Amino acid sequence: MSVISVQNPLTASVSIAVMKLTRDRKEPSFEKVPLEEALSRVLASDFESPFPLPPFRRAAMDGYAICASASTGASKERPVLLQVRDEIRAGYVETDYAMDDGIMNAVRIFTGAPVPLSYDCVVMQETVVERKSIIGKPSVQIDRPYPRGQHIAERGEDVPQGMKVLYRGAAIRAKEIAVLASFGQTEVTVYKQPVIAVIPVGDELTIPGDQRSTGQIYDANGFMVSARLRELGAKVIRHNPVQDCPQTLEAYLANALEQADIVVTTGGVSVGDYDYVKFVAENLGGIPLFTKVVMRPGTPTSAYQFGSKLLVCLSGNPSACFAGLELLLRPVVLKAAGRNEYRSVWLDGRLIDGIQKPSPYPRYARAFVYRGEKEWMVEPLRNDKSGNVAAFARANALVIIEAGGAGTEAGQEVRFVSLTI
Ligand SMILES: Nc1nc2c(c(=O)[nH]1)N[C@H]1C(S)=C(S)[C@@H](COP(=O)(O)OP(=O)(O)OC[C@H]3O[C@@H](n4cnc5c(N)ncnc54)[C@H](O)[C@@H]3O)O[C@H]1N2
Ligand code: MOO
Repeated sequence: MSVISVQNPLTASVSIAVMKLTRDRKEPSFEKVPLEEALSRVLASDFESPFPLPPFRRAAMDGYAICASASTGASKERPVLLQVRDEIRAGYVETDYAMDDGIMNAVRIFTGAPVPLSYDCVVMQETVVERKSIIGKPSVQIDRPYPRGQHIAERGEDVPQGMKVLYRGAAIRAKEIAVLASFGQTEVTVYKQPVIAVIPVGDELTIPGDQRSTGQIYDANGFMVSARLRELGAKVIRHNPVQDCPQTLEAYLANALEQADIVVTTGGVSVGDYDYVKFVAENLGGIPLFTKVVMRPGTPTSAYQFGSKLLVCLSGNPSACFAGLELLLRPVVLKAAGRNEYRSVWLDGRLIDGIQKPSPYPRYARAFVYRGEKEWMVEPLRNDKSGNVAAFARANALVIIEAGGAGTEAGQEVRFVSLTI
Protein backbone atom coordinates (compact mmCIF):
# COMPACT_ATOMS: atom_id res chain seq x y z
CA MET A 1 0.00 0.00 0.00
CA SER A 2 0.98 3.59 -0.45
CA VAL A 3 3.39 4.94 2.17
CA ILE A 4 2.71 8.52 1.10
CA SER A 5 -0.82 9.31 2.20
CA VAL A 6 -3.03 12.20 1.22
CA GLN A 7 -2.88 13.43 4.81
CA ASN A 8 0.88 13.18 4.94
CA PRO A 9 2.33 14.24 1.63
CA LEU A 10 6.01 14.84 1.01
CA THR A 11 5.79 18.58 0.43
CA ALA A 12 8.37 20.69 -1.40
CA SER A 13 8.60 24.30 -2.48
CA VAL A 14 9.30 24.91 -6.16
CA SER A 15 13.00 25.58 -5.56
CA ILE A 16 13.44 22.46 -3.39
CA ALA A 17 11.56 20.39 -5.96
CA VAL A 18 13.89 21.66 -8.71
CA MET A 19 16.94 20.92 -6.56
CA LYS A 20 15.74 17.36 -5.90
CA LEU A 21 15.04 16.76 -9.56
CA THR A 22 18.31 18.18 -10.90
CA ARG A 23 20.88 17.18 -8.27
CA ASP A 24 21.59 13.67 -9.59
CA ARG A 25 21.58 14.45 -13.32
CA LYS A 26 25.01 13.38 -14.53
CA GLU A 27 26.89 14.80 -17.50
CA PRO A 28 25.50 12.99 -20.55
CA SER A 29 27.70 11.01 -22.94
CA PHE A 30 28.47 12.51 -26.33
CA GLU A 31 28.40 11.80 -30.05
CA LYS A 32 29.40 13.47 -33.33
CA VAL A 33 26.74 14.80 -35.68
CA PRO A 34 26.94 16.55 -39.07
CA LEU A 35 26.96 20.35 -38.78
CA GLU A 36 23.42 20.82 -40.07
CA GLU A 37 22.04 18.30 -37.62
CA ALA A 38 23.64 20.09 -34.68
CA LEU A 39 20.87 22.71 -34.50
CA SER A 40 19.14 22.67 -31.08
CA ARG A 41 21.74 20.24 -29.71
CA VAL A 42 24.21 21.04 -26.90
CA LEU A 43 27.99 21.41 -27.37
CA ALA A 44 29.83 18.66 -25.50
CA SER A 45 33.24 20.35 -25.59
CA ASP A 46 34.69 23.85 -25.76
CA PHE A 47 35.47 24.91 -29.30
CA GLU A 48 38.80 26.63 -30.03
CA SER A 49 39.46 28.44 -33.28
CA PRO A 50 41.65 26.17 -35.45
CA PHE A 51 42.83 29.17 -37.51
CA PRO A 52 42.55 32.95 -37.28
CA LEU A 53 39.58 34.94 -38.59
CA PRO A 54 39.67 36.64 -40.96
CA PRO A 55 42.08 34.06 -42.32
CA PHE A 56 43.86 36.69 -44.46
CA ARG A 57 44.29 40.45 -44.48
CA ARG A 58 41.29 41.77 -46.38
CA ALA A 59 39.65 44.93 -47.65
CA ALA A 60 36.62 46.18 -45.74
CA MET A 61 35.50 48.59 -48.49
CA ASP A 62 35.35 48.82 -52.28
CA GLY A 63 38.05 51.21 -53.52
CA TYR A 64 41.83 51.26 -53.82
CA ALA A 65 44.64 49.78 -51.78
CA ILE A 66 47.45 52.30 -51.37
CA CYS A 67 50.45 53.00 -49.17
CA ALA A 68 49.25 55.51 -46.61
CA SER A 69 52.61 57.28 -46.86
CA ALA A 70 51.86 58.05 -50.52
CA SER A 71 49.00 60.27 -49.39
CA THR A 72 51.09 62.28 -46.90
CA GLY A 73 50.69 65.98 -47.66
CA ALA A 74 48.04 65.40 -50.36
CA SER A 75 45.42 68.17 -50.69
CA LYS A 76 42.94 69.51 -53.23
CA GLU A 77 45.53 72.01 -54.32
CA ARG A 78 48.35 69.44 -54.43
CA PRO A 79 46.73 66.07 -55.23
CA VAL A 80 48.74 62.87 -55.60
CA LEU A 81 48.21 60.73 -58.69
CA LEU A 82 48.68 56.98 -58.26
CA GLN A 83 48.74 54.55 -61.14
CA VAL A 84 46.31 51.61 -60.74
CA ARG A 85 48.50 48.63 -61.52
CA ASP A 86 46.05 45.77 -60.98
CA GLU A 87 42.60 44.67 -59.82
CA ILE A 88 41.99 42.28 -56.93
CA ARG A 89 38.56 40.76 -56.44
CA ALA A 90 37.08 38.80 -53.52
CA GLY A 91 38.13 35.17 -53.88
CA TYR A 92 41.49 35.97 -55.52
CA VAL A 93 44.49 34.15 -54.12
CA GLU A 94 46.47 36.21 -51.60
CA THR A 95 49.39 37.79 -53.46
CA ASP A 96 52.06 40.34 -52.81
CA TYR A 97 53.72 42.88 -54.98
CA ALA A 98 57.23 44.14 -54.75
CA MET A 99 56.88 47.91 -54.81
CA ASP A 100 57.99 49.25 -58.12
CA ASP A 101 61.16 51.17 -57.51
CA GLY A 102 60.23 54.62 -56.43
CA ILE A 103 56.84 54.45 -58.04
CA MET A 104 53.90 55.08 -55.88
CA ASN A 105 50.89 53.19 -57.10
CA ALA A 106 47.57 51.61 -56.09
CA VAL A 107 45.50 48.51 -56.81
CA ARG A 108 41.79 48.45 -57.46
CA ILE A 109 40.27 46.33 -54.69
CA PHE A 110 36.85 45.13 -53.56
CA THR A 111 35.35 44.31 -50.17
CA GLY A 112 36.51 40.89 -48.96
CA ALA A 113 39.50 40.70 -51.32
CA PRO A 114 43.01 40.00 -49.95
CA VAL A 115 45.09 43.16 -49.56
CA PRO A 116 48.69 42.70 -50.83
CA LEU A 117 51.16 43.15 -47.97
CA SER A 118 52.87 46.10 -49.70
CA TYR A 119 49.76 48.19 -49.11
CA ASP A 120 48.62 49.39 -45.71
CA CYS A 121 45.50 51.40 -46.43
CA VAL A 122 42.26 51.08 -48.40
CA VAL A 123 40.51 54.23 -49.58
CA MET A 124 36.82 54.19 -50.47
CA GLN A 125 36.16 54.82 -54.14
CA GLU A 126 33.72 57.62 -53.25
CA THR A 127 36.56 59.67 -51.73
CA VAL A 128 38.91 59.69 -54.74
CA VAL A 129 38.80 60.81 -58.37
CA GLU A 130 39.11 57.89 -60.75
CA ARG A 131 40.92 58.77 -63.97
CA LYS A 132 40.54 56.52 -66.96
CA SER A 133 43.33 56.38 -69.51
CA ILE A 134 42.98 55.47 -73.18
CA ILE A 135 46.52 54.31 -73.35
CA GLY A 136 48.27 52.79 -70.39
CA LYS A 137 46.83 52.15 -66.95
CA PRO A 138 44.14 54.19 -65.20
CA SER A 139 45.07 56.26 -62.20
CA VAL A 140 43.46 57.49 -59.05
CA GLN A 141 43.71 61.02 -57.69
CA ILE A 142 44.15 61.36 -53.92
CA ASP A 143 43.54 64.77 -52.41
CA ARG A 144 43.85 64.17 -48.69
CA PRO A 145 46.09 62.15 -46.36
CA TYR A 146 44.84 58.73 -45.19
CA PRO A 147 45.86 56.85 -42.03
CA ARG A 148 47.65 53.50 -42.07
CA GLY A 149 45.38 50.51 -41.54
CA GLN A 150 42.24 52.27 -42.75
CA HIS A 151 39.53 49.85 -44.00
CA ILE A 152 41.81 46.84 -43.67
CA ALA A 153 40.72 43.90 -41.51
CA GLU A 154 43.95 42.32 -40.31
CA ARG A 155 44.39 38.52 -40.25
CA GLY A 156 43.09 37.21 -36.90
CA GLU A 157 41.61 40.57 -35.95
CA ASP A 158 38.18 39.03 -35.15
CA VAL A 159 39.38 35.73 -33.70
CA PRO A 160 43.01 34.76 -33.15
CA GLN A 161 43.99 31.12 -33.58
CA GLY A 162 43.46 28.96 -30.47
CA MET A 163 40.86 31.19 -28.84
CA LYS A 164 37.87 29.61 -27.05
CA VAL A 165 34.87 30.79 -29.02
CA LEU A 166 32.10 28.39 -27.92
CA TYR A 167 31.68 26.72 -24.57
CA ARG A 168 30.68 23.22 -23.50
CA GLY A 169 27.05 23.16 -22.41
CA ALA A 170 25.93 25.91 -24.80
CA ALA A 171 22.83 25.39 -26.90
CA ILE A 172 23.61 25.31 -30.61
CA ARG A 173 21.50 27.84 -32.45
CA ALA A 174 21.85 29.53 -35.85
CA LYS A 175 24.65 31.82 -34.64
CA GLU A 176 26.69 28.93 -33.17
CA ILE A 177 26.21 27.08 -36.48
CA ALA A 178 27.61 30.20 -38.21
CA VAL A 179 30.71 30.14 -35.97
CA LEU A 180 31.34 26.44 -36.62
CA ALA A 181 30.80 26.85 -40.36
CA SER A 182 33.24 29.82 -40.40
CA PHE A 183 35.89 27.43 -39.16
CA GLY A 184 35.08 24.79 -41.76
CA GLN A 185 33.64 22.27 -39.33
CA THR A 186 31.66 19.42 -40.91
CA GLU A 187 30.90 17.63 -37.64
CA VAL A 188 30.14 18.76 -34.11
CA THR A 189 30.59 16.92 -30.83
CA VAL A 190 27.28 17.16 -28.98
CA TYR A 191 25.74 15.59 -25.91
CA LYS A 192 23.37 12.67 -26.44
CA GLN A 193 19.79 13.79 -25.98
CA PRO A 194 17.85 12.58 -22.95
CA VAL A 195 15.07 10.18 -23.90
CA ILE A 196 11.79 11.13 -22.29
CA ALA A 197 8.55 9.16 -22.39
CA VAL A 198 5.31 11.14 -22.07
CA ILE A 199 2.20 9.33 -20.86
CA PRO A 200 -1.14 11.13 -20.46
CA VAL A 201 -3.45 9.32 -18.07
CA GLY A 202 -7.25 9.40 -18.00
CA ASP A 203 -10.31 7.43 -19.15
CA GLU A 204 -11.76 10.63 -20.57
CA LEU A 205 -8.91 11.18 -23.03
CA THR A 206 -8.83 10.48 -26.73
CA ILE A 207 -6.55 11.77 -29.46
CA PRO A 208 -7.11 13.96 -32.52
CA GLY A 209 -8.17 11.71 -35.39
CA ASP A 210 -10.09 9.30 -33.17
CA GLN A 211 -13.84 9.44 -32.65
CA ARG A 212 -14.60 11.47 -29.50
CA SER A 213 -17.61 10.21 -27.55
CA THR A 214 -19.69 12.32 -25.14
CA GLY A 215 -17.78 12.81 -21.91
CA GLN A 216 -14.41 12.57 -23.65
CA ILE A 217 -11.89 15.31 -24.41
CA TYR A 218 -8.89 15.35 -26.68
CA ASP A 219 -5.53 14.90 -25.03
CA ALA A 220 -3.89 18.33 -24.94
CA ASN A 221 -1.23 17.74 -22.29
CA GLY A 222 0.50 14.80 -23.96
CA PHE A 223 1.00 16.81 -27.14
CA MET A 224 1.95 20.00 -25.28
CA VAL A 225 4.51 18.32 -23.02
CA SER A 226 6.01 16.34 -25.91
CA ALA A 227 6.35 19.45 -28.06
CA ARG A 228 7.93 21.49 -25.28
CA LEU A 229 10.37 18.74 -24.37
CA ARG A 230 11.46 18.55 -28.01
CA GLU A 231 11.98 22.31 -28.00
CA LEU A 232 14.14 21.87 -24.90
CA GLY A 233 16.34 19.29 -26.62
CA ALA A 234 14.91 15.91 -25.58
CA LYS A 235 14.12 12.86 -27.69
CA VAL A 236 10.47 12.19 -26.94
CA ILE A 237 8.44 8.99 -26.95
CA ARG A 238 4.85 10.23 -26.86
CA HIS A 239 2.30 7.65 -25.78
CA ASN A 240 -1.39 7.79 -26.50
CA PRO A 241 -3.53 8.20 -23.37
CA VAL A 242 -3.55 5.34 -20.89
CA GLN A 243 -6.69 4.45 -18.97
CA ASP A 244 -7.25 4.92 -15.25
CA CYS A 245 -6.47 1.25 -14.54
CA PRO A 246 -3.64 0.39 -12.14
CA GLN A 247 -2.56 -2.78 -13.97
CA THR A 248 -2.42 -1.10 -17.38
CA LEU A 249 -0.70 1.92 -15.92
CA GLU A 250 1.86 -0.25 -14.13
CA ALA A 251 2.69 -2.08 -17.36
CA TYR A 252 3.10 1.19 -19.26
CA LEU A 253 5.22 2.85 -16.58
CA ALA A 254 7.46 -0.20 -16.14
CA ASN A 255 8.02 -0.37 -19.89
CA ALA A 256 8.59 3.39 -20.22
CA LEU A 257 11.12 3.35 -17.38
CA GLU A 258 13.06 0.71 -19.32
CA GLN A 259 13.07 2.75 -22.53
CA ALA A 260 13.54 6.30 -21.27
CA ASP A 261 15.77 8.30 -18.93
CA ILE A 262 12.81 10.31 -17.66
CA VAL A 263 9.13 9.40 -17.70
CA VAL A 264 6.49 12.12 -17.49
CA THR A 265 2.85 11.41 -16.76
CA THR A 266 0.01 13.91 -16.75
CA GLY A 267 -3.22 13.49 -14.77
CA GLY A 268 -4.37 10.85 -12.33
CA VAL A 269 -2.12 12.22 -9.60
CA SER A 270 -4.60 13.90 -7.25
CA VAL A 271 -6.81 12.41 -4.53
CA GLY A 272 -9.68 10.92 -6.55
CA ASP A 273 -10.56 7.23 -6.27
CA TYR A 274 -9.23 6.64 -9.78
CA ASP A 275 -6.01 8.63 -9.48
CA TYR A 276 -3.56 5.72 -9.56
CA VAL A 277 -0.30 7.26 -10.69
CA LYS A 278 1.29 7.68 -7.24
CA PHE A 279 0.09 4.29 -6.07
CA VAL A 280 1.59 2.59 -9.11
CA ALA A 281 4.84 4.56 -8.85
CA GLU A 282 5.35 3.31 -5.31
CA ASN A 283 4.31 -0.22 -6.23
CA LEU A 284 7.06 -0.22 -8.84
CA GLY A 285 9.60 0.71 -6.16
CA GLY A 286 9.92 4.43 -6.87
CA ILE A 287 11.47 6.51 -4.10
CA PRO A 288 9.27 9.59 -3.63
CA LEU A 289 11.14 12.89 -4.02
CA PHE A 290 7.99 14.91 -3.35
CA THR A 291 4.26 14.28 -3.63
CA LYS A 292 3.02 17.83 -3.27
CA VAL A 293 4.45 21.16 -4.38
CA VAL A 294 3.73 24.48 -2.73
CA MET A 295 2.37 26.01 -5.89
CA ARG A 296 -0.93 26.63 -7.56
CA PRO A 297 -1.89 25.43 -10.06
CA GLY A 298 -0.01 22.16 -9.97
CA THR A 299 -0.15 21.35 -6.25
CA PRO A 300 -0.41 17.55 -6.76
CA THR A 301 2.74 17.41 -8.93
CA SER A 302 4.88 14.49 -7.71
CA ALA A 303 8.20 12.87 -8.55
CA TYR A 304 9.87 9.52 -7.93
CA GLN A 305 13.37 8.23 -8.35
CA PHE A 306 14.08 4.83 -9.90
CA GLY A 307 17.85 4.45 -9.63
CA SER A 308 19.24 6.99 -12.10
CA LYS A 309 15.83 7.45 -13.72
CA LEU A 310 13.05 9.82 -12.85
CA LEU A 311 9.28 9.71 -12.97
CA VAL A 312 7.69 13.16 -12.93
CA CYS A 313 3.92 13.20 -12.47
CA LEU A 314 2.35 16.43 -13.68
CA SER A 315 -1.21 17.46 -12.90
CA GLY A 316 -3.94 16.80 -15.42
CA ASN A 317 -5.40 20.29 -15.47
CA PRO A 318 -3.72 21.83 -18.52
CA SER A 319 -2.65 25.01 -16.70
CA ALA A 320 -1.29 22.98 -13.79
CA CYS A 321 0.47 20.70 -16.24
CA PHE A 322 1.92 23.77 -17.96
CA ALA A 323 3.18 25.32 -14.71
CA GLY A 324 4.80 22.03 -13.65
CA LEU A 325 6.34 21.65 -17.09
CA GLU A 326 7.88 25.14 -17.10
CA LEU A 327 8.88 25.48 -13.46
CA LEU A 328 9.92 21.94 -12.55
CA LEU A 329 10.49 19.85 -15.65
CA ARG A 330 12.23 22.42 -17.85
CA PRO A 331 15.34 22.74 -15.60
CA VAL A 332 15.67 18.95 -15.31
CA VAL A 333 15.43 18.42 -19.04
CA LEU A 334 17.93 21.18 -19.82
CA LYS A 335 20.39 19.76 -17.30
CA ALA A 336 19.87 16.21 -18.61
CA ALA A 337 20.55 17.57 -22.10
CA GLY A 338 23.92 18.92 -20.86
CA ARG A 339 23.03 22.61 -20.81
CA ASN A 340 25.13 24.62 -18.32
CA GLU A 341 22.40 27.21 -17.86
CA TYR A 342 19.28 25.35 -16.89
CA ARG A 343 17.72 27.32 -14.05
CA SER A 344 14.73 29.58 -14.62
CA VAL A 345 15.58 33.27 -14.86
CA TRP A 346 13.27 35.49 -12.80
CA LEU A 347 12.73 39.11 -13.79
CA ASP A 348 10.88 42.00 -12.17
CA GLY A 349 7.88 43.68 -13.73
CA ARG A 350 4.74 45.65 -12.89
CA LEU A 351 1.24 44.22 -12.96
CA ILE A 352 -1.13 46.19 -15.16
CA ASP A 353 -4.22 44.36 -13.84
CA GLY A 354 -5.04 42.81 -10.50
CA ILE A 355 -5.26 39.05 -9.98
CA GLN A 356 -8.03 38.49 -7.43
CA LYS A 357 -7.56 34.81 -6.75
CA PRO A 358 -6.86 34.02 -3.12
CA SER A 359 -4.48 31.12 -2.69
CA PRO A 360 -2.84 29.49 0.34
CA TYR A 361 0.14 28.79 -1.93
CA PRO A 362 2.12 31.01 -4.29
CA ARG A 363 0.19 31.24 -7.54
CA TYR A 364 1.96 30.98 -10.88
CA ALA A 365 -0.36 32.75 -13.27
CA ARG A 366 -0.01 32.83 -17.04
CA ALA A 367 0.68 36.32 -18.30
CA PHE A 368 1.65 38.38 -21.30
CA VAL A 369 4.75 40.48 -20.62
CA TYR A 370 5.89 43.40 -22.74
CA ARG A 371 8.40 46.20 -22.36
CA GLY A 372 7.00 49.49 -21.09
CA GLU A 373 8.92 52.74 -21.17
CA LYS A 374 11.04 51.94 -18.11
CA GLU A 375 10.10 48.46 -16.98
CA TRP A 376 8.50 45.16 -17.91
CA MET A 377 4.71 45.32 -17.88
CA VAL A 378 2.86 42.17 -16.84
CA GLU A 379 -0.66 41.62 -18.13
CA PRO A 380 -2.41 38.68 -16.47
CA LEU A 381 -4.48 36.64 -18.92
CA ARG A 382 -8.27 36.83 -18.66
CA ASN A 383 -10.27 33.74 -17.80
CA ASP A 384 -7.15 31.93 -16.63
CA LYS A 385 -8.97 28.94 -15.18
CA SER A 386 -7.05 25.73 -14.63
CA GLY A 387 -8.60 23.99 -17.62
CA ASN A 388 -8.59 26.88 -20.07
CA VAL A 389 -6.18 25.74 -22.75
CA ALA A 390 -7.09 28.69 -24.97
CA ALA A 391 -5.50 31.08 -22.44
CA PHE A 392 -2.13 29.48 -23.24
CA ALA A 393 -1.67 30.88 -26.65
CA ARG A 394 -0.89 34.45 -25.63
CA ALA A 395 1.10 33.61 -22.50
CA ASN A 396 4.82 34.35 -22.69
CA ALA A 397 5.48 34.35 -18.93
CA LEU A 398 4.44 32.89 -15.60
CA VAL A 399 3.99 35.55 -12.95
CA ILE A 400 4.24 34.69 -9.27
CA ILE A 401 1.59 36.00 -6.87
CA GLU A 402 2.54 35.66 -3.21
CA ALA A 403 0.59 33.26 -1.03
CA GLY A 404 -2.23 34.40 1.24
CA GLY A 405 -4.33 37.54 1.00
CA ALA A 406 -6.87 38.08 -1.71
CA GLY A 407 -4.51 38.23 -4.66
CA THR A 408 -2.64 41.22 -6.03
CA GLU A 409 -3.62 44.70 -7.15
CA ALA A 410 -2.73 46.46 -10.39
CA GLY A 411 0.50 48.46 -10.05
CA GLN A 412 2.21 45.89 -7.80
CA GLU A 413 5.76 44.92 -8.51
CA VAL A 414 5.92 41.21 -9.34
CA ARG A 415 8.43 38.61 -10.42
CA PHE A 416 7.98 36.58 -13.57
CA VAL A 417 9.74 33.89 -15.51
CA SER A 418 9.94 34.28 -19.27
CA LEU A 419 8.73 31.30 -21.26
CA THR A 420 11.17 31.65 -24.11
CA ILE A 421 13.99 29.09 -23.97
N1 LIG B 1 -10.96 16.64 -3.39
C1 LIG B 1 -9.98 17.21 -4.10
N2 LIG B 1 -10.07 17.24 -5.43
C2 LIG B 1 -9.09 17.78 -6.16
C3 LIG B 1 -7.99 18.34 -5.51
C4 LIG B 1 -7.89 18.28 -4.10
O1 LIG B 1 -6.93 18.76 -3.48
N3 LIG B 1 -8.91 17.68 -3.44
N4 LIG B 1 -7.02 18.95 -6.27
C5 LIG B 1 -7.52 19.54 -7.48
C6 LIG B 1 -6.42 20.09 -8.20
S1 LIG B 1 -5.66 21.44 -7.55
C7 LIG B 1 -6.07 19.60 -9.40
S2 LIG B 1 -4.85 20.41 -10.33
C8 LIG B 1 -6.65 18.41 -9.99
C9 LIG B 1 -5.50 17.55 -10.45
O2 LIG B 1 -5.90 16.30 -10.64
P1 LIG B 1 -5.03 15.32 -11.50
O3 LIG B 1 -3.67 15.85 -11.67
O4 LIG B 1 -5.17 13.99 -10.91
O5 LIG B 1 -5.70 15.41 -12.93
P2 LIG B 1 -7.03 14.70 -13.44
O6 LIG B 1 -7.96 14.57 -12.34
O7 LIG B 1 -6.64 13.49 -14.18
O8 LIG B 1 -7.55 15.79 -14.47
C10 LIG B 1 -7.88 17.09 -14.07
C11 LIG B 1 -8.59 17.81 -15.22
O9 LIG B 1 -7.75 17.93 -16.34
C12 LIG B 1 -8.27 17.27 -17.48
N5 LIG B 1 -7.19 16.58 -18.16
C13 LIG B 1 -6.50 15.54 -17.68
N6 LIG B 1 -5.57 15.12 -18.56
C14 LIG B 1 -5.70 15.91 -19.64
C15 LIG B 1 -5.04 15.95 -20.89
N7 LIG B 1 -4.06 15.08 -21.18
N8 LIG B 1 -5.40 16.90 -21.77
C16 LIG B 1 -6.39 17.77 -21.47
N9 LIG B 1 -7.05 17.79 -20.29
C17 LIG B 1 -6.73 16.85 -19.40
C18 LIG B 1 -9.24 16.28 -16.91
O10 LIG B 1 -10.20 15.88 -17.83
C19 LIG B 1 -9.79 17.04 -15.73
O11 LIG B 1 -10.80 17.93 -16.14
O12 LIG B 1 -7.44 17.73 -9.08
C20 LIG B 1 -8.34 18.60 -8.33
N10 LIG B 1 -9.17 17.81 -7.52
O1 MOO C 1 -3.45 23.31 -8.01
MO1 MOO C 1 -4.57 22.63 -9.17
O2 MOO C 1 -3.11 22.16 -9.55
O3 MOO C 1 -5.41 24.09 -8.94
O4 MOO C 1 -4.74 23.31 -10.71
